[in-house]
Amino acid sequence: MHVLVSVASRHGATAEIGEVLALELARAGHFVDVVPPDDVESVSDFDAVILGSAVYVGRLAVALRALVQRESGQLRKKPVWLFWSGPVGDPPMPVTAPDDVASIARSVEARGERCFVGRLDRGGLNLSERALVALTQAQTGDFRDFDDVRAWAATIAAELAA
Ligand SMILES: Cc1cc2nc3c(=O)[nH]c(=O)nc-3n(C[C@H](O)[C@H](O)[C@H](O)COP(=O)(O)O)c2cc1C
Repeated sequence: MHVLVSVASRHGATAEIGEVLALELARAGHFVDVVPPDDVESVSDFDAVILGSAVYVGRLAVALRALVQRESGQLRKKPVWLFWSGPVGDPPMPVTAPDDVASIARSVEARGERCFVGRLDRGGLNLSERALVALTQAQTGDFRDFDDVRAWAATIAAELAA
């Protein structure tokens, strides 16, 4: 199958999760394109789509939401999975899903949704991001669990094969 992986990421951590998903699906025998949401003109040529986004201030990225708005009609006709990555720390915080996850999952009739723990590297942040993080108790570090990511990719590959 021809699979699109489209991930909105500011500082690269969520994009790397998308790359691992893409690699695992390619290993399972699929043809996978990784294209950032702003560069997706149409999803009509794909058989399945994985959408992902980093979370900033309780929301998924504008670019991901815009892609869903542009292509919701086509997306609804295909198997779509949605993930987000934001909570950081051990235990990961915050525990609640971003406000817009439910509406996006509904508008694309997502087959599955998943939250992955992210990475917070203060050194890579701009001034306003640093100021925002300073207001929270967020722990810095890379909390991503790539075994978890690969396991989710395996469930998607199994569903596509079925
Ligand atoms: C300014 C700022 C605000 C954030 N707000 C949230 C948030 O509201 N909820 C959340 O779960 N994670 C939040 N995060 C954590 C990021 O989503 C996390 O660091 C993610 O892994 C970054 O992904 P990226 O490198 O792909 O941009 C925030 C991070 C920063 C720097």
